[in-house]
Amino acid sequence: MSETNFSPREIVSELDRHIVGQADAKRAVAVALRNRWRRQQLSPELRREVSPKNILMIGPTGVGKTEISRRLARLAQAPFVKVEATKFTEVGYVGRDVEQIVRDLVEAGITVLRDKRRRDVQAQAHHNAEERVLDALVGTSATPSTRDSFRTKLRKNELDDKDIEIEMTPSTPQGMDIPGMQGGIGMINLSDMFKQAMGGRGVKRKIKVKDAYEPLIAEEADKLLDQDQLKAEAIELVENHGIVFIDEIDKVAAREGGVQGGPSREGVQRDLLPLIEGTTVATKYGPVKTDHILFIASGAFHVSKPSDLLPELQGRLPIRVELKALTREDFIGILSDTEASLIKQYVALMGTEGLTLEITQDAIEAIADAAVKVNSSVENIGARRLQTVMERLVEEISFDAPDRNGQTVTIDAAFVRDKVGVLAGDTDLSKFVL
Ligand SMILES: Nc1ncnc2c1ncn2[C@@H]1O[C@H](COP(=O)(O)OP(=O)(O)OP(=O)(O)O)[C@@H](O)[C@H]1O
Repeated sequence: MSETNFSPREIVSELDRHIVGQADAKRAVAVALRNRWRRQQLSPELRREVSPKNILMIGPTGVGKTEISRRLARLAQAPFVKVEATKFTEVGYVGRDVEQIVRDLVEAGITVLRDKRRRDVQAQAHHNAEERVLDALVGTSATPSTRDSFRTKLRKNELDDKDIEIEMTPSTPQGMDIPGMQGGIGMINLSDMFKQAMGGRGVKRKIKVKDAYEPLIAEEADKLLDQDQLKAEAIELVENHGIVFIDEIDKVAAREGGVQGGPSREGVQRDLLPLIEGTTVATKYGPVKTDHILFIASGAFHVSKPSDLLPELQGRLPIRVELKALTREDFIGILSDTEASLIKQYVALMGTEGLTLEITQDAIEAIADAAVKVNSSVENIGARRLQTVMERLVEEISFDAPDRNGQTVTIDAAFVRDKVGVLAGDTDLSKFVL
């Protein structure tokens, strides 16, 4: 599967559709993605030498660090996982647990590929299924003209109710896994056993033409989705295009100390280091080399500084970008300008009940004001605050919506102030409800 060949400028403008501001971070990830494409254009010898320029995102919570990375991955159709570095400081974790990150990434790779492959094979599978229905209708030795005339009738749905006999591979019972065996392995063996028991042949089924397509297309699609090849390609995809987002790296930035009895924070950095420097991790699909996986580490760095990280780790995160705290204007943009903005989502959700929700511009400004106020008085959780404020705002409307089919409800600034303005001004109360 090829990397998208968007230019950095195009990548930034794609990200702009969903994320407000944070221009530096967008530029950095856009260049990182383009560098991967550039690397693919090199000769194999040189390609091996080029390691990714990993990124350290520095900025408060809820300002778009994860969102930018996730959107980037989606744009590139790249496997993506997010982990929290602090997870590895919990009691009970051992150094090798970090390898799970790579295993999860391979699972993500399989999903990305399988979805893509399913779409690709659908047309071919449909064609193959039609051929098999025709075989069943006219036999394999019919003249091309007979076959064509049947094909025409078939496509006009004139043969829908005709009975045919087709041979189908019996399907393996779904979801049957042998306990104690790594998921997947049990499934494969079972299905092989099943086929052997059937002498490698399928079972004949009598079925109406119109009902034959669905199972036949599924069977043909599965044939085209060669599982072994899928696994090999997933590994290739992960090694060259995988993206790992490590959040809360600042929380493990101290050089010593740690939770009583748990692994030290420095220890966690030492465990993560080989993954970032390049190592081979065994997964159930085969060994995965991590040398070219892109790592994006992120943290607020309120207490510690990037220079508190192990020198080797600092060296492996050469690109530093700062994300700024979001302003009232950013909040207004997030509420109304992004492609699937919160306002658009709520309007669409209420629309499914036949309720027209109108939110005026001054209401949007009042929502942003309330979010800014609570963020500064209680705790700054960035854009996540918009969600709690919005939810509170529409709570009643949302509950009553099914009874208000055909009505229009307008939310204006007065409504916002009435519902959340008072709460936003009361620190004790808003701690619980906003
Ligand atoms: N600049 C932004 N533009 C649009 N939406 C944003 C922006 N910043 C944050 N959001 C929204 O706020 C939510 C939280 O953002 P995100 O997960 O990116 O936080 P973060 O910066 O990674 O913080 P943390 O380190 O705590 O995970 C997401 O739903 C995201 O869509």
